[in-house]
Amino acid sequence: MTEKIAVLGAGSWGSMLADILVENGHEVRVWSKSKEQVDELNTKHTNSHYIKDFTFPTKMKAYADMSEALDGVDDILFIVPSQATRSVARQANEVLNQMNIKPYIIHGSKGIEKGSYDRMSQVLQEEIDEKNRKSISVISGPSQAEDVARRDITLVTAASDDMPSAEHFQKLFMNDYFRVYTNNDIIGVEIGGALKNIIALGAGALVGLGYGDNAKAALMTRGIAEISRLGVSFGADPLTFSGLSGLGDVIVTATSSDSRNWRAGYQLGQGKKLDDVVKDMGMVIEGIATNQAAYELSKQRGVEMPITSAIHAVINDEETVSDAISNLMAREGRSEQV
Ligand SMILES: NC(=O)C1=CN([C@@H]2O[C@H](COP(=O)(O)OP(=O)(O)OC[C@H]3O[C@@H](n4cnc5c(N)ncnc54)[C@H](OP(=O)(O)O)[C@@H]3O)[C@@H](O)[C@H]2O)C=CC1
Ligand SMILES: O=C(CO)COP(=O)(O)O
Repeated sequence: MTEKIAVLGAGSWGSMLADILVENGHEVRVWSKSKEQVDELNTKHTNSHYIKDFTFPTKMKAYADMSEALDGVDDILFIVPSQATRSVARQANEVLNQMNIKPYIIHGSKGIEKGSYDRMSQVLQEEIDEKNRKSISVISGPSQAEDVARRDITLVTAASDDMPSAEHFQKLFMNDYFRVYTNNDIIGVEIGGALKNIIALGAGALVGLGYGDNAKAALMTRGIAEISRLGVSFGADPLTFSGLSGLGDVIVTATSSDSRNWRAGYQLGQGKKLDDVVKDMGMVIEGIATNQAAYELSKQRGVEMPITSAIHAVINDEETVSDAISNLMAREGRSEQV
């Protein structure tokens, strides 16, 4: 069945998810706040700042006016940086108030909101009135946009408290290179997807300093342990963290030089200043804001998160990367099972 789908956010991931949905036969409208980007997508069918050397299907239409993008849609995807999700959701709700539709909502953003500590499904729940939506889901997992552009095999998970909604999105997205599992642990899926960005920053920094594969494996494994501790304190299923949205996404972002978080960490490891790293990236580095949120949450909830704390110290210029690593290694010996 063909659906009308709006994708809010035309960065690397929004435009690539839109591309998959067009290929799967759906009518897709992409919204961006940038008029220039909309013009480029509609005339040249490229998104050159975000996805290099890729041509989008001519059927994919872009809009700068959100009410045109949302007109009569069955589904809305929110794919903007996490710290922008609330303002975009608020804008969408105002538009939906003028329409008589009740779309399925899903997001693909990987972060925790600073200040509120909300997961993105909570932000959407707060900002989109119940009369304006069916349900809220998340799509997450190891999925570098650049690899999807190359049609590499990609497996992700669609999670929702409402399983029929997760299954709805599974059907919309599945094809011969993009396989979607379902999961009803939305807390675990969102926390894993958000916090893996912190581990990716750390992994890049290790490589930037010249450390090797043992160090990378150590960071990824102990990273998952602390993400899992925080997630379980919110009621997540510990098994979710060994799935696609947990370990799977840690593996891809902590090893891929396409990852913006990994690249940012690498540059920090090489001694570049954070402000310069952010300025030069020109795309979102989710791990920075989410590190702050996760650090504060770990203190509030009494959950030990040594890697998150070490990266917090580096980001806030309290320690060099080398000192942070030495301090992690000097921690008292302990059991792996706590
Ligand atoms: N890239 C990837 O491979 C993947 C990314 N994700 C997640 O998807 C989310 C989006 O990432 P991604 O697409 O990569 O990010 P990008 O940095 O590539 O693009 C972000 C997009 O969001 C827009 N945007 C930024 N701020 C606002 C705002 N306040 N209001 C409206 N639009 C805004 C930007 O517009 P403008 O250019 O005008 O600033 C841009 O179009 C992130 O949470 C990321 O973790 C998940 C899986 C894979
Ligand atoms: O989440 C991602 C892949 O699963 C993308 O990670 P980056 O934002 O670090 O590029």
